[in-house]
Amino acid sequence: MDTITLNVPTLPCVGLAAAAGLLACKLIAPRRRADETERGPLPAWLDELEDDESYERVRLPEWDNGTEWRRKNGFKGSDYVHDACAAVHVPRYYLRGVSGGVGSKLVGAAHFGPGAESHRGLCHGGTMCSLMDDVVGWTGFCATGVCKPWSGFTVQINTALKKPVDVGSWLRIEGEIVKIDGRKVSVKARLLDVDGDVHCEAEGLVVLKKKS
Ligand SMILES: CCCCCCCC(=O)SCCNC(=O)CCNC(=O)[C@H](O)C(C)(C)COP(=O)(O)OP(=O)(O)OC[C@H]1O[C@@H](n2cnc3c(N)ncnc32)[C@H](O)[C@@H]1OP(=O)(O)O
Repeated sequence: MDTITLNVPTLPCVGLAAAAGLLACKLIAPRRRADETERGPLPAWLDELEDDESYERVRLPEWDNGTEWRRKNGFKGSDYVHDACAAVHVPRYYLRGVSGGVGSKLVGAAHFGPGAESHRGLCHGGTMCSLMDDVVGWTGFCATGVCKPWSGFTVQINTALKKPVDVGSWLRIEGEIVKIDGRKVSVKARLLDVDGDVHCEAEGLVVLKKKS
Protein backbone atom coordinates (compact mmCIF):
# COMPACT_ATOMS: atom_id res chain seq x y z
CA MET A 1 0.00 0.00 0.00
CA ASP A 2 1.35 3.45 -0.85
CA THR A 3 2.08 5.74 2.03
CA ILE A 4 1.74 9.50 2.01
CA THR A 5 4.53 11.37 3.77
CA LEU A 6 3.56 14.70 5.25
CA ASN A 7 6.36 17.23 4.91
CA VAL A 8 5.88 18.95 8.26
CA PRO A 9 8.04 22.06 7.58
CA THR A 10 5.68 23.05 4.71
CA LEU A 11 2.72 23.48 7.08
CA PRO A 12 3.80 26.84 8.54
CA CYS A 13 4.54 28.04 4.99
CA VAL A 14 1.03 27.10 3.82
CA GLY A 15 -0.44 28.83 6.85
CA LEU A 16 1.61 31.96 6.23
CA ALA A 17 0.66 32.05 2.55
CA ALA A 18 -3.04 31.72 3.40
CA ALA A 19 -2.80 34.51 5.97
CA ALA A 20 -0.98 36.74 3.47
CA GLY A 21 -3.64 36.02 0.85
CA LEU A 22 -6.45 36.90 3.25
CA LEU A 23 -4.70 40.11 4.26
CA ALA A 24 -4.18 41.04 0.60
CA CYS A 25 -7.92 40.53 -0.10
CA LYS A 26 -8.86 42.68 2.89
CA LEU A 27 -6.48 45.44 1.87
CA ILE A 28 -6.87 45.39 -1.90
CA ALA A 29 -10.39 44.16 -2.77
CA PRO A 30 -12.37 46.94 -1.06
CA ARG A 31 -10.32 49.53 -2.94
CA ARG A 32 -11.57 48.30 -6.32
CA ARG A 33 -14.98 49.90 -5.73
CA ALA A 34 -14.99 53.60 -5.06
CA ASP A 35 -17.85 54.96 -3.02
CA GLU A 36 -18.91 58.58 -2.60
CA THR A 37 -16.37 59.25 0.16
CA GLU A 38 -13.47 58.17 -2.05
CA ARG A 39 -14.49 60.16 -5.11
CA GLY A 40 -13.86 63.57 -3.61
CA PRO A 41 -16.18 66.53 -4.18
CA LEU A 42 -18.51 66.70 -7.16
CA PRO A 43 -17.30 69.07 -9.92
CA ALA A 44 -18.31 72.66 -9.22
CA TRP A 45 -19.95 73.05 -12.63
CA LEU A 46 -22.46 70.36 -11.66
CA ASP A 47 -23.75 72.60 -8.87
CA GLU A 48 -23.91 75.48 -11.33
CA LEU A 49 -26.32 73.39 -13.42
CA GLU A 50 -28.45 73.00 -10.27
CA ASP A 51 -28.80 76.78 -10.17
CA ASP A 52 -29.37 77.13 -13.93
CA GLU A 53 -33.12 77.49 -14.53
CA SER A 54 -32.88 76.13 -18.07
CA TYR A 55 -31.81 72.73 -16.70
CA GLU A 56 -33.85 70.38 -14.55
CA ARG A 57 -32.38 67.54 -12.52
CA VAL A 58 -33.55 64.07 -13.56
CA ARG A 59 -34.55 62.24 -10.38
CA LEU A 60 -35.46 58.58 -10.18
CA PRO A 61 -36.47 56.58 -7.11
CA GLU A 62 -34.35 53.66 -8.35
CA TRP A 63 -31.26 55.89 -8.29
CA ASP A 64 -32.02 57.81 -5.12
CA ASN A 65 -33.31 54.99 -2.89
CA GLY A 66 -31.38 52.05 -1.58
CA THR A 67 -31.13 48.37 -2.40
CA GLU A 68 -34.20 47.49 -0.33
CA TRP A 69 -36.43 49.85 -2.34
CA ARG A 70 -35.04 48.45 -5.58
CA ARG A 71 -35.64 44.86 -4.51
CA LYS A 72 -39.22 45.61 -3.48
CA ASN A 73 -39.84 47.19 -6.86
CA GLY A 74 -38.64 44.39 -9.08
CA PHE A 75 -34.99 45.32 -9.51
CA LYS A 76 -32.48 42.53 -8.99
CA GLY A 77 -29.27 44.46 -8.36
CA SER A 78 -27.59 47.84 -8.36
CA ASP A 79 -27.59 50.29 -11.28
CA TYR A 80 -24.63 49.62 -13.57
CA VAL A 81 -23.81 53.32 -13.93
CA HIS A 82 -25.83 55.25 -11.35
CA ASP A 83 -25.04 53.17 -8.25
CA ALA A 84 -22.74 54.94 -5.77
CA CYS A 85 -20.22 52.07 -6.00
CA ALA A 86 -20.31 51.64 -9.79
CA ALA A 87 -16.88 51.45 -11.43
CA VAL A 88 -17.89 54.37 -13.63
CA HIS A 89 -20.47 56.39 -11.77
CA VAL A 90 -22.95 59.06 -12.86
CA PRO A 91 -24.35 60.82 -9.79
CA ARG A 92 -26.73 63.16 -11.64
CA TYR A 93 -28.18 64.10 -14.99
CA TYR A 94 -29.70 67.46 -15.86
CA LEU A 95 -32.08 67.96 -18.79
CA ARG A 96 -32.57 71.03 -20.90
CA GLY A 97 -35.73 69.90 -22.58
CA VAL A 98 -36.96 71.41 -25.82
CA SER A 99 -40.52 71.17 -27.01
CA GLY A 100 -40.66 68.62 -29.83
CA GLY A 101 -37.57 66.87 -28.54
CA VAL A 102 -34.93 67.72 -31.16
CA GLY A 103 -32.26 69.85 -29.47
CA SER A 104 -33.05 68.50 -25.98
CA LYS A 105 -29.81 68.06 -24.10
CA LEU A 106 -28.80 65.88 -21.17
CA VAL A 107 -25.71 66.82 -19.16
CA GLY A 108 -24.08 64.86 -16.35
CA ALA A 109 -20.84 64.16 -14.56
CA ALA A 110 -19.09 60.80 -14.53
CA HIS A 111 -16.45 59.55 -12.12
CA PHE A 112 -14.06 56.79 -13.22
CA GLY A 113 -13.14 54.82 -10.10
CA PRO A 114 -10.39 52.23 -9.54
CA GLY A 115 -12.74 49.45 -10.64
CA ALA A 116 -12.69 50.97 -14.15
CA GLU A 117 -8.96 50.41 -14.58
CA SER A 118 -7.40 48.56 -17.51
CA HIS A 119 -3.75 49.36 -18.18
CA ARG A 120 -1.83 50.98 -15.31
CA GLY A 121 -3.75 54.11 -14.23
CA LEU A 122 -5.93 54.18 -17.36
CA CYS A 123 -9.55 53.17 -17.77
CA HIS A 124 -10.95 50.37 -19.87
CA GLY A 125 -12.47 51.58 -23.15
CA GLY A 126 -15.63 49.66 -22.27
CA THR A 127 -16.27 52.09 -19.43
CA MET A 128 -16.56 54.92 -21.95
CA CYS A 129 -18.83 52.74 -24.14
CA SER A 130 -21.05 51.95 -21.13
CA LEU A 131 -21.38 55.64 -20.36
CA MET A 132 -22.32 56.38 -23.95
CA ASP A 133 -24.96 53.64 -23.80
CA ASP A 134 -26.43 55.22 -20.68
CA VAL A 135 -26.44 58.82 -21.86
CA VAL A 136 -27.79 57.87 -25.31
CA GLY A 137 -30.63 55.93 -23.69
CA TRP A 138 -31.56 58.59 -21.18
CA THR A 139 -31.37 61.34 -23.78
CA GLY A 140 -33.64 59.26 -26.02
CA PHE A 141 -36.14 58.89 -23.16
CA CYS A 142 -36.48 62.70 -23.38
CA ALA A 143 -37.90 62.60 -26.91
CA THR A 144 -40.91 64.65 -25.86
CA GLY A 145 -38.80 67.34 -24.20
CA VAL A 146 -39.43 65.86 -20.75
CA CYS A 147 -37.82 62.75 -19.30
CA LYS A 148 -40.03 59.66 -19.55
CA PRO A 149 -37.99 56.96 -17.81
CA TRP A 150 -37.69 53.58 -19.54
CA SER A 151 -39.78 54.76 -22.50
CA GLY A 152 -37.52 53.07 -25.07
CA PHE A 153 -34.47 50.95 -25.79
CA THR A 154 -30.97 51.84 -26.89
CA VAL A 155 -30.39 49.80 -30.06
CA GLN A 156 -27.13 51.30 -31.33
CA ILE A 157 -24.15 53.04 -29.77
CA ASN A 158 -21.30 53.74 -32.19
CA THR A 159 -18.50 55.06 -30.03
CA ALA A 160 -15.20 56.64 -31.09
CA LEU A 161 -12.56 56.54 -28.35
CA LYS A 162 -10.42 59.67 -28.74
CA LYS A 163 -8.34 60.12 -25.59
CA PRO A 164 -7.58 57.81 -22.63
CA VAL A 165 -9.24 58.47 -19.29
CA ASP A 166 -7.18 58.48 -16.08
CA VAL A 167 -8.48 56.48 -13.12
CA GLY A 168 -9.91 58.98 -10.63
CA SER A 169 -11.15 61.47 -13.28
CA TRP A 170 -14.38 63.44 -13.18
CA LEU A 171 -15.58 64.11 -16.73
CA ARG A 172 -18.63 65.75 -18.29
CA ILE A 173 -21.06 63.76 -20.41
CA GLU A 174 -23.51 65.27 -22.83
CA GLY A 175 -26.21 63.81 -25.03
CA GLU A 176 -28.34 65.69 -27.53
CA ILE A 177 -31.30 64.64 -29.66
CA VAL A 178 -30.46 65.38 -33.28
CA LYS A 179 -33.35 63.68 -35.12
CA ILE A 180 -36.68 62.01 -34.42
CA ASP A 181 -38.19 59.76 -37.07
CA GLY A 182 -41.32 58.07 -35.76
CA ARG A 183 -40.17 55.84 -32.88
CA LYS A 184 -36.48 56.28 -33.78
CA VAL A 185 -34.56 58.91 -31.82
CA SER A 186 -31.02 59.75 -32.98
CA VAL A 187 -28.65 61.02 -30.30
CA LYS A 188 -25.14 62.45 -30.41
CA ALA A 189 -23.11 62.17 -27.23
CA ARG A 190 -19.66 63.04 -25.99
CA LEU A 191 -17.42 62.83 -22.96
CA LEU A 192 -15.12 65.74 -22.24
CA ASP A 193 -12.80 67.10 -19.60
CA VAL A 194 -12.68 70.48 -17.92
CA ASP A 195 -10.38 71.84 -20.68
CA GLY A 196 -12.91 70.83 -23.33
CA ASP A 197 -10.79 67.92 -24.63
CA VAL A 198 -13.05 65.19 -26.00
CA HIS A 199 -12.35 61.65 -24.68
CA CYS A 200 -15.05 59.94 -26.73
CA GLU A 201 -17.95 60.66 -29.04
CA ALA A 202 -20.92 58.52 -29.92
CA GLU A 203 -23.81 58.38 -32.32
CA GLY A 204 -26.68 56.35 -30.95
CA LEU A 205 -30.19 55.27 -31.74
CA VAL A 206 -33.07 54.78 -29.33
CA VAL A 207 -36.27 53.03 -30.38
CA LEU A 208 -39.23 54.22 -28.35
CA LYS A 209 -41.68 51.63 -27.07
CA LYS A 210 -44.83 51.07 -29.09
CA LYS A 211 -47.76 52.96 -27.64
CA SER A 212 -50.05 50.48 -25.86
C1 LIG B 1 -40.24 47.95 -20.36
C2 LIG B 1 -38.86 48.26 -19.88
C3 LIG B 1 -38.07 49.15 -20.80
C4 LIG B 1 -36.66 49.08 -20.38
C5 LIG B 1 -35.77 49.97 -21.20
C6 LIG B 1 -34.35 49.63 -20.89
C7 LIG B 1 -33.42 50.60 -21.54
C8 LIG B 1 -32.16 49.94 -21.85
O1 LIG B 1 -31.31 49.80 -21.00
S1 LIG B 1 -32.00 49.23 -23.37
C9 LIG B 1 -30.94 47.87 -23.08
C10 LIG B 1 -30.17 47.47 -24.28
N1 LIG B 1 -31.02 47.43 -25.47
C11 LIG B 1 -31.75 46.35 -25.77
O2 LIG B 1 -31.77 45.37 -25.07
C12 LIG B 1 -32.57 46.47 -27.02
C13 LIG B 1 -32.82 45.11 -27.62
N2 LIG B 1 -33.72 45.29 -28.78
C14 LIG B 1 -35.06 45.07 -28.69
O3 LIG B 1 -35.56 44.64 -27.66
C15 LIG B 1 -35.92 45.35 -29.92
O4 LIG B 1 -35.07 45.49 -31.04
C16 LIG B 1 -36.73 46.66 -29.74
C17 LIG B 1 -37.81 46.44 -28.70
C18 LIG B 1 -35.86 47.82 -29.34
C19 LIG B 1 -37.37 47.06 -31.09
O5 LIG B 1 -38.31 46.12 -31.44
P1 LIG B 1 -39.70 46.59 -32.11
O6 LIG B 1 -40.45 47.46 -31.17
O7 LIG B 1 -40.36 45.37 -32.62
O8 LIG B 1 -39.22 47.55 -33.29
P2 LIG B 1 -38.76 47.18 -34.75
O9 LIG B 1 -40.00 47.20 -35.61
O10 LIG B 1 -37.87 46.00 -34.81
O11 LIG B 1 -37.87 48.47 -35.10
C20 LIG B 1 -38.44 49.76 -35.11
C21 LIG B 1 -37.56 50.59 -36.02
O12 LIG B 1 -36.26 50.69 -35.41
C22 LIG B 1 -35.26 50.16 -36.29
N3 LIG B 1 -34.29 49.43 -35.51
C23 LIG B 1 -34.52 48.52 -34.55
N4 LIG B 1 -33.34 48.05 -34.07
C24 LIG B 1 -32.38 48.70 -34.72
C25 LIG B 1 -30.95 48.65 -34.66
N5 LIG B 1 -30.30 47.88 -33.79
N6 LIG B 1 -30.27 49.48 -35.47
C26 LIG B 1 -30.90 50.30 -36.35
N7 LIG B 1 -32.25 50.38 -36.45
C27 LIG B 1 -32.96 49.59 -35.63
C28 LIG B 1 -36.01 49.24 -37.23
O13 LIG B 1 -35.32 49.07 -38.44
C29 LIG B 1 -37.33 49.98 -37.39
O14 LIG B 1 -37.15 51.01 -38.30
P3 LIG B 1 -38.33 51.48 -39.32
O15 LIG B 1 -39.47 51.92 -38.44
O16 LIG B 1 -37.75 52.56 -40.14
O17 LIG B 1 -38.67 50.25 -40.10
